[in-house]
Amino acid sequence: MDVRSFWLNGSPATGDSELTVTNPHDGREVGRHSVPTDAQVEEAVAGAHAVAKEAAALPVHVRAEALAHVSRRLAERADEIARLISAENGKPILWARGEVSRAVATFRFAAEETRRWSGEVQRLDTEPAANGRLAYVSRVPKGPVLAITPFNFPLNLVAHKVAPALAVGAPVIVKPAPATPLSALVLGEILAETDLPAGMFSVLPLPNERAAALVDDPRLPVVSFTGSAPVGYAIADQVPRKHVTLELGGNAAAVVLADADLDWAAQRVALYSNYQAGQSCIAVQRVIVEQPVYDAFVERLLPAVEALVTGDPADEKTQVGPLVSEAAAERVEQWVQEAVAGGARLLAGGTRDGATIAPTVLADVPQDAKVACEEVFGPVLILQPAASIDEAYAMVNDSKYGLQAGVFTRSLDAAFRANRELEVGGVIIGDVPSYRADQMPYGGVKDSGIGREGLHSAMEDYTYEKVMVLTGLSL
Ligand SMILES: NC(=O)c1ccc[n+]([C@@H]2O[C@H](COP(=O)([O-])OP(=O)(O)OC[C@H]3O[C@@H](n4cnc5c(N)ncnc54)[C@H](O)[C@@H]3O)[C@@H](O)[C@H]2O)c1
Repeated sequence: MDVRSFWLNGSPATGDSELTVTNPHDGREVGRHSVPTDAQVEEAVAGAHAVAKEAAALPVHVRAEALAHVSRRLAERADEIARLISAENGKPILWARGEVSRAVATFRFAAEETRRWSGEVQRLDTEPAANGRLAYVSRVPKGPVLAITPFNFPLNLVAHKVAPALAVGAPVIVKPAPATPLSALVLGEILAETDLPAGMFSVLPLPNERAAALVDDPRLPVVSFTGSAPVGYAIADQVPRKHVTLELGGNAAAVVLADADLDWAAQRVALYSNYQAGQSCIAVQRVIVEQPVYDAFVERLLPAVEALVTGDPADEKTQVGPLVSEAAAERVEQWVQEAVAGGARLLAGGTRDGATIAPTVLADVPQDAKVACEEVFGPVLILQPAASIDEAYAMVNDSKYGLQAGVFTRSLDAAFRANRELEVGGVIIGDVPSYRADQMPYGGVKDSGIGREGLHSAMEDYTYEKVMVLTGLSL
């Protein structure tokens, strides 16, 4: 099998070692890639630093056309890329196709947003002392962006950092997750087809322990990290003077109130507690159901969970595939067993076959069980009855995390109350917490992170406001 090059200052390059990527479903080799040497990492950082001024001054049409090109090419190569995502990640092809479509949209939004990205003019003559003065307020890139990304969306979460960086005219160095670097390398291939100057992007597939040097480097003033909370906060501690954005984990809750459409709620909770085998920061981990409809909800939920098709991720019918590795599945299995030993009742699943965990539902879970208070990142759902809406919302907030929450209700009042009271970055009314549109602001509170992504929010994040005051004008 060919060894894939990585991307160094916009060109393909090879180092002096290579790594193999395997399919978590069957252990088959998916591909091999070359690994940058320390000297090549230095070259990438120096290249990004050197091009930063030119990048910030790139005409809007150049940036917009490059982004539109990436969007078009991802769409043209959608089938091939979806198969690659599915193979390296173990994600069912159904979800992998969805991820590619989202990345197509993410780059398209960026191409549109960069055309709208303009300065603003403010009149300052609100006071007599400022007669004849005008401020031009623009946003300028803080500098090259270091994008560190997780394994669970190996394309679209890279897109969420690369697209806004290019849209504002900031060079970007991508450090993809070691388990799933190949999709990011294909994105590099497409970026290399554009007219962007050398140094605008590098994709460096490095193992974890070699990422710290990039984080430390003062020539990369922005670190945009998506991944687990312990790694994210360690990075923030490592470089307290840098601008660090953290998109971290969660144990997202869906609330089902007594007035909800129970058929819809049960279907959505069943699917989105198991999509990507639960390996999404906003997969439903806890479902909190108002007491009067608890039994009726469970009656609908369990058959919907049992009906999910588990198996080979390459099969178009598969809805639930393996976790990213057998070790990850063993950890989830152990957490489920610990909960059961502590008194939880297993209503579905609980079994493991290699890296695959059967869709699992637990009731009566002890409050301090890991499946209740940590991020499971597996296809495990816990059921919790609530005596009232107040108790339901308090249970959502009884978590160290706060990314998104879903509330199934038909009541506008309950919706606005949820928006006021829930300690999360996003409240999804009438659906699961797992909903994300790629242009909307996205991010968490508490241990779920700092800052926001979503095209416009990330563009703001990568830039600062700069004011130029013009004096002596006849306004
Ligand atoms: N909030 C969000 O937008 C969002 C989205 C997807 C995933 N996540 C979270 O990501 C996690 C799963 O992804 P993961 O297992 O790949 O996370 P991870 O924290 O293990 O790794 C994330 C990235 O950090 C790198 N890394 C690891 N150690 C590092 C270090 N010391 N210095 C610099 N970089 C280092 C990894 O190589 C990888 O690229 C989950 O917690 C999930 O909730 C959050």
